[in-house]
Amino acid sequence: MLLTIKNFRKAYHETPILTVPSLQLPAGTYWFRGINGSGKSTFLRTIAGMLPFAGEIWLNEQYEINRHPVPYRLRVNYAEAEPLFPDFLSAYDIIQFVAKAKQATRTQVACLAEQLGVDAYWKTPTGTYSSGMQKKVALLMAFLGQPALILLDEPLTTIDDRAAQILYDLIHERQAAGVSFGLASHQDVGQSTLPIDRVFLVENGLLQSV
Ligand SMILES: Nc1ncnc2c1ncn2[C@@H]1O[C@H](COP(=O)(O)OP(=O)(O)OP(=O)(O)O)[C@@H](O)[C@H]1O
Repeated sequence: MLLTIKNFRKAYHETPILTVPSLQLPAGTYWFRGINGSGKSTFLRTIAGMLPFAGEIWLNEQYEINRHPVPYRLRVNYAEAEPLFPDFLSAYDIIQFVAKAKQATRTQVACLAEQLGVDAYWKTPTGTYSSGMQKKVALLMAFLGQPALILLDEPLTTIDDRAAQILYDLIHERQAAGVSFGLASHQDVGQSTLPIDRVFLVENGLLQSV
């Protein structure tokens, strides 16, 4: 089982946002749909290990997010819907830092930067980037290392058609290598060429299988 969630409850300041009593997801690609404010980003961020919550989240029945924080985070990557970077740092510097944490090789960094066209501008400060340029940096970092699960929040917003095609190709390539994906999107990724194993609707504080 890729992901096992038990007694999951996420609240902000005692306001409950999402409850998942029990969920088992085998390796695969999952799409989380839902209206603005339904809790999609909160769910992905929590699985990515960025937010506190009540309950348990296991990866491969081996690593629990709070009990084994380092090996868990080494295997779960995440790209924000609207990434914000310290504006004085270059993408190159940020990518090097994340690459080290994710144990990515120089070759992998160089390949991804070239594929996504990030190497054309990555030495300049991120404060000078358009939103699409920032988004491509976040997407690049989600592919670093050897993740078992890649979480992409609104992966298609602000990127152009060419970058979207490159992203699809990258996802296909990793799917073929056994990597699982969690995608949150308003856009109809279900109608795209991406194979989606299961769709969930995030609604009324619950995850419903569609
Ligand atoms: N840091 C926070 N503090 C308090 N409440 C928050 C915080 N972040 C999100 N929320 C609330 O949690 C709920 C879920 O927000 P979330 O961003 O997860 O939704 P979403 O489904 O990703 O929305 P969108 O499609 O607009 O990105 C919303 O009601 C939001 O107001």
